[in-house]
Amino acid sequence: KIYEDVSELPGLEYDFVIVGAGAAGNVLANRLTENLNFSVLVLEAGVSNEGVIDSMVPLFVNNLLSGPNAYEWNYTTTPQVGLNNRSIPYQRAYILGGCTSHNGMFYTRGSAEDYNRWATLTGDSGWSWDDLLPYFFKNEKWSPPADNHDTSGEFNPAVHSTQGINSVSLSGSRWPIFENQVIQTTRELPDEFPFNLDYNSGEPLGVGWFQSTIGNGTRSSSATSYLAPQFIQRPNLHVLLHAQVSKLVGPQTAKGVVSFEGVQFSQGGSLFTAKATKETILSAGAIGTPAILMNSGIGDKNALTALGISSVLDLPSVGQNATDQPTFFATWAYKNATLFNEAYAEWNATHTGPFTNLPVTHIAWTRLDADSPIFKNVTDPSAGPKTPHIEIFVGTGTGFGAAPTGNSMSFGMVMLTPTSRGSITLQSNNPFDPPLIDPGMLVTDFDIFTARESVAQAYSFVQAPVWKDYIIAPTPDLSNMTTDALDEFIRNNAYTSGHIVSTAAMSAKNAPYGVVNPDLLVKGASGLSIIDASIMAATYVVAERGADLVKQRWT
Ligand SMILES: Cc1cc2nc3c(=O)[nH]c(=O)nc-3n(C[C@H](O)[C@H](O)[C@H](O)COP(=O)(O)OP(=O)(O)OC[C@H]3O[C@@H](n4cnc5c(N)ncnc54)[C@H](O)[C@@H]3O)c2cc1C
Repeated sequence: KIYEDVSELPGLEYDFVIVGAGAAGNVLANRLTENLNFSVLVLEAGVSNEGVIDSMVPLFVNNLLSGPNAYEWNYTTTPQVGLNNRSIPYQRAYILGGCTSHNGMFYTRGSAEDYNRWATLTGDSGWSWDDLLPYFFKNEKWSPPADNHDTSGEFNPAVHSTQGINSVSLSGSRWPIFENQVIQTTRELPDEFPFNLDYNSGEPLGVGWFQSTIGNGTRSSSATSYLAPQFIQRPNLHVLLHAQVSKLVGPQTAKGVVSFEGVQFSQGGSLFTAKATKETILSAGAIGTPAILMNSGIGDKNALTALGISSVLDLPSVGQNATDQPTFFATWAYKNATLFNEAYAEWNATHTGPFTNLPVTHIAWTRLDADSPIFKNVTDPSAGPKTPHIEIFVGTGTGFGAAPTGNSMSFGMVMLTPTSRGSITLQSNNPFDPPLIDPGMLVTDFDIFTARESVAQAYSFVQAPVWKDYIIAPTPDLSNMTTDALDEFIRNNAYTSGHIVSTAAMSAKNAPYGVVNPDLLVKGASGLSIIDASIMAATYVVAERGADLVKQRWT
């Protein structure tokens, strides 16, 4: 059941207390309550997602992301050196479903090499691609697109599952001319941009049809899927909204291992304690989780002491290693037009038409040339030769989530393997003060080099002859700029893709760095685990496996 007020809860002691009802928290809530002997309380700071139309209509995503609003934590970064000292808005959802209720809905698994590297680094083969594939299948419910078009040749059914919980589909409306041009580009420039039937097969390189976490023309968030009516009615599942957790409570140290009783949270100006008899699970996301840890005295001892917070567990990696993927757009004037009002009327009537997805049709996953000059000084940060450095998502419209009203097309470039790192730190010992968010965007030579290369690749994509009669002009023209001018453009226009990860990173059991072990328990603590994007990316699948690890511990 979902509760708005703490007084409605059946009690304040549960087997598991989960902090945060986002991508990870809702997976855990669902999976742990499959065992009717487990009682679960989820504490979510944000508001209900019920009836929030901007979270339902896929094309309306930008309404939630483009300015301060009631569904946002409304964070701003510290001044970013790599972005010409701009402080940028840093979106984090303050709503049931967490960032799955406002994100771009791109369904992207990453490369098999990424997971296999995690398995090697952590010494746990359970994090390898082959071992995680069943968890991808538990998560994914491959669904027909909103327009029910024939999807043969647009994906590989062998690498998808129709049996999971979260809907994934191909785009539910067509941009026939534009789509043909993209596919024709893969024929005209097959070496640079080969067609890839399915970029979620573990081998993403190439150009493939866009896949989104959308079902029936509507966003599929962790709230709409994992907390769907058939799950939320379980008698052992309790989700409390408007409950902001400030810190862990009752630290006790025995034989060098710290344990906690549960968490303190605030609602309506009052403080409460929720006790966890088995495990407290932090799923507050890559910003919320390290903040709660540090407010509880878990983090760099010196930094916490300087703020007047008593150190409980000295884990200097907490809040460090923040990794985000910068993104920006290249746009062109293009012969294309769609009418906004008619398209919205169609969505309202039948959940079909252009509003059922972003105006993105395909994604090109590319690498830097192996003999790029940057590799003279920098070791390739990608996980291997089948792992992309760059994502170029191509579509009509003027950018991510923008209504396709105008005569334009845009390519979004994302730097997938940044070497820049930032941090999440506290500004005070008041747990209700927002943390200092420094995603460390574009501070390394490698990252700005990759950004320039992404522009070069985008422009070579539209050099394919098929675009000749359709592209009117680039707006602005990034191809004729000096390197300095292009760098200025990138630094003035790049922003966050929202993909911050690794602020409470997972590492091998005896590693001298990291925050959680491969079993997701916090190093040096008992009964405390972290299961969310703080430990690594691919949150749904991390949470699906995480739920099994927790269940194994307690059954
Ligand atoms: C703008 C944007 C676009 C994105 N686009 C995509 C995309 O297209 N595809 C993709 O795969 N990923 C995308 N992502 C990333 C993806 O949504 C996140 O990686 C994922 O949601 C992380 O899951 P999580 O469970 O770690 O955290 P979240 O989903 O952020 O959930 C954390 C929850 O914890 C709550 N919380 C935080 N602090 C507290 C506290 N102290 N007390 C109680 N509750 C708390 C929050 O309110 C939130 O509901 C995007 C993210 C953003 C921001």
